[in-house]
Amino acid sequence: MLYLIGVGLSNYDVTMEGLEACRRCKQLYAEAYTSNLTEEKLKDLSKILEKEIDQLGRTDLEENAKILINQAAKEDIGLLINGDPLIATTHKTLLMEASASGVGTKVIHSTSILSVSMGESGLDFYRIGPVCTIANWSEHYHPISFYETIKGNMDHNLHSIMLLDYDYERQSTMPIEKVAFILSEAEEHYKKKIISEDTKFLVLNNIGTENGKIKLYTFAKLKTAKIKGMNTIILLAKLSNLEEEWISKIEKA
Ligand SMILES: C[S@@+](CC[C@H](N)C(=O)[O-])C[C@H]1O[C@@H](n2cnc3c(N)ncnc32)[C@H](O)[C@@H]1O
Repeated sequence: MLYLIGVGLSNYDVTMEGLEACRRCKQLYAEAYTSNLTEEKLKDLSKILEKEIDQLGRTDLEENAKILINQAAKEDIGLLINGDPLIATTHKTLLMEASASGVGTKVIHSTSILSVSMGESGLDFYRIGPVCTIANWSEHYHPISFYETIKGNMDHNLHSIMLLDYDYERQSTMPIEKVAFILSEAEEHYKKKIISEDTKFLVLNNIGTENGKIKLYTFAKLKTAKIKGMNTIILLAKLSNLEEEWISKIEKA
């Protein structure tokens, strides 16, 4: 059996069911390339469980998934995933591949950046539109289709949650000033204007952990923001009175 076990955002978000599954598994792996599953968090878990946890890289999961699935055909193994296991396309693909090979699977959910960011931002979750990811640009890779999502959301007066690519080497999401640059370039490309210098963004930094912070930025300020760690950005549509009240508290804090 292949267990996908969500370990949530904070160091202590694994559910009782998750802990029980970890104990049952003959071998535990951790996926630390789509999100920040820190050494400290893994050490804590390993200590509680009195078990070793082996870290897997992108190729182990995406290209060599068959090796993992073959092992799960013979014994119970668990893959620890930051946040909720199913809020990442890679893990859905793995589940489907395992099922296609006749291997049993079980998903154990936990807190996710999606639920925590909606809750902590104080925004009405009915007013959050489709989510997008802003990928880190490299020399020959400039994806900007996310812009269609945020433009559609703005047209319907919905807020946009923008996840950012995780950079394993830096143990951090891509730099905020680069996000601002990509947003400007995307507007230029689509020849549209939904963002002005005064447009407001919430930056949720290491949210759901003991160092979590939320800060309001205008686009002008976002361009020079330097915020290390895990970041998610919300482009704000027009706020309701209640949302306005909550966000003004964030602003004062
Ligand atoms: C592919 S998503 C993985 C989501 C994860 N499986 C979950 O359910 O939370 C990874 C992105 O979520 C965002 N993220 C994850 N943890 C975060 C945190 N604690 N604070 C802010 N953003 C976070 C970052 O933008 C990061 O690159």
